[in-house]
Amino acid sequence: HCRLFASAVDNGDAPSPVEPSDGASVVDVNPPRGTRDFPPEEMRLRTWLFDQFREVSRVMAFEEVDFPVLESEALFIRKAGEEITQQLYNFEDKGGRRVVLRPEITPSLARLVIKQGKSVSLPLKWFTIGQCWRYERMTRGRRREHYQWNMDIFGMPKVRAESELLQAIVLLFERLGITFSDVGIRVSSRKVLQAVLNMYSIPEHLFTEVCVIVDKLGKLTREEIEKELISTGLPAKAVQGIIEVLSLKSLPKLEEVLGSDVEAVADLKKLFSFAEQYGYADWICFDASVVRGLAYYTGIVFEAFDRKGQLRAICGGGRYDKLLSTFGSEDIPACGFGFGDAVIVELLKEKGLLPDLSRQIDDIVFPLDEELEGPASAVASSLRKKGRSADLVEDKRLKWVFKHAERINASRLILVGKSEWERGMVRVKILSTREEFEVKASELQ
Ligand SMILES: Nc1ccc(Br)nc1
Repeated sequence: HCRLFASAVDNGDAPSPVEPSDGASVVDVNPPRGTRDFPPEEMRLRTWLFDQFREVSRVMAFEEVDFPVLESEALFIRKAGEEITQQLYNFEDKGGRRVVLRPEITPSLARLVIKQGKSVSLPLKWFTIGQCWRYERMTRGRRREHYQWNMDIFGMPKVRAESELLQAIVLLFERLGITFSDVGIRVSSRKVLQAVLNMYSIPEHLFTEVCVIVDKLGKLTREEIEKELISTGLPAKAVQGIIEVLSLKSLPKLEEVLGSDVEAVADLKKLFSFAEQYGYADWICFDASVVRGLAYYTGIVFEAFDRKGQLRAICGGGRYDKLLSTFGSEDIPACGFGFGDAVIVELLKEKGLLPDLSRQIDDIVFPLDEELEGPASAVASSLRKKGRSADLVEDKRLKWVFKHAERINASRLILVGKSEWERGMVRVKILSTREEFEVKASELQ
């Protein structure tokens, strides 16, 4: 489950390197195609957003985990034709190993759960924020890397897991000031599609491939979808049946078509009833067309979208009860989502919800001349040991220092001057009130 990062310093077409006077060419100062730098302002936004991810993970009682960005290619070889596996950033390392820059996080989570084996008590609730990669021809000028927040629960077979993950997503949106009139979360279950395929006695092995095709609903025309479904060998009747059921947006209607005893209906009814109790029912809606594009989903799936329909999915996820057995291990029921930081930033910009993240420093320490540079070190050091951020500035004119203080929103200017220092004092200027007074250097707080 994954989504894209929008803002930061985009790496469009790299301008040609600057030609210095001596003719040698400067190295291309841009990062590799499809990747981004995070200069301070962009980094403050990213850090703020990741802090929101972390705070929601904390209140949901999830533990943080992490993995190498580099993984064995074997973890991502799947035959279902997903876009994510067709764009692997893969290569052979110097030891002849087939490796990838991971395109998603879930397989790494599964690998670690298998590795931990019996030593982990279930259910386990893990989260991580990690960079993911794809190698896409730059024709579409899209990024090759982005960050995503993943929350996953292993060992919780009932829809409690999905309802917990949906609360995490809603808590995140609410922390950012986004409301359910801005964003909705479409919820369905792959068991809906499974039930339809069973109605037409379609062989099990086509299920995953059909899911990956149907996930293109909304990106391809209905005719293109029908054509791709027919090409898998599905009879026309089954294709019609699938398209009809997947266009349902009412759970009672689904119950009419599939019957009440179908697992998909029971799961979804339970989830929507939990949603009332959690208090996020306004955020979610049933939409049978949601299948998500990853092969390993087996049950409930969901994705958040902007109600204006201008952006790509904000986040998405679902249940994947059979992923571990594809790695040769015993299955453990699992459920998770990926939340990228690209679309969400586009949405925050569009809603005017980006926070003010200008730089803020407590103190600027400035020696008024060279022989005071030593004492200024002592003053800055003692402030820092008390937890105050102190920017030690020297070799500048006072006029520049005042400008700098404004630029970095410093609270105080601590001037270390000869006559004051000889009396054990420093001069303090409160920059908001322009108030100015002397303080004993040893008592400066
Ligand atoms: N899976 C994936 C990885 C990286 C980007 Br950018 N988009 C999707």
